[in-house]
Amino acid sequence: MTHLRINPSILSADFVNLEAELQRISSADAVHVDVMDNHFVPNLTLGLPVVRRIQQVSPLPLDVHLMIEDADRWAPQYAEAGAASVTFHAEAATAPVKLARELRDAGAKAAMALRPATPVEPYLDMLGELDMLLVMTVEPGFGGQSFLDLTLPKIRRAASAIEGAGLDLVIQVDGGITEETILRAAEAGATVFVAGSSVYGADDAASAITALRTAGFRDA
Ligand SMILES: O=C(CO)[C@H](O)[C@H](O)COP(=O)(O)O
Ligand SMILES: [Co+2]
Repeated sequence: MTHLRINPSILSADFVNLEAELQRISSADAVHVDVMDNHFVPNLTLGLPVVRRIQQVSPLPLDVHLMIEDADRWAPQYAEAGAASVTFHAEAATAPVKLARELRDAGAKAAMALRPATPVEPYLDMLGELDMLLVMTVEPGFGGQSFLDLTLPKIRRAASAIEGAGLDLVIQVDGGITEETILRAAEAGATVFVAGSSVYGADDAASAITALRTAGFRDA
């Protein structure tokens, strides 16, 4: 039975009370931290100093999702800050293989994200350099958007390429993950699920995490 990993996104948390907001999700697998620079996406969140502080107080490993330009320059610093995994966007990296190696050398899991319209095919040969592939299931930039079913064939193609090549990287999905959508993404091959509004928007975040795991379960 595959363990479904649920990584709540603090994009939907109360940024003034982040330490308490981290405690609310202590039953999750990791905390997803969305870094946005207002260039790669039209939104601005937080950067290295805040991530370093979250790293100090978080009971969970950090899953950092960089939605920033010039990923080659900045991503290694998030690995050095102690993030368990660092995800850069394929569209924002000029040398993704070199970058993935630098992230691993710095002690982090290396992950690469694809926007909904970015195909996976040009990257199939480099999947072995990665620990995780993030298939964005909404246009990056904002929480609370609806899951894009048009991304499901890409998840299936990536899963089949990973299985065919005998690789052990996992597929993460991010955006619009709810009790209604998680099973579709799981059936397509995702095993790591980012959920912002559906966890932090619930009165009881721990119950929302459990409900997602239950809804995404399939007898594989
Ligand atoms: O990367 C992101 C947006 O770019 C967020 O991680 C994502 O949107 C999570 O929010 P929600 O679950 O509400 O869609
Ligand atoms: Co994200």
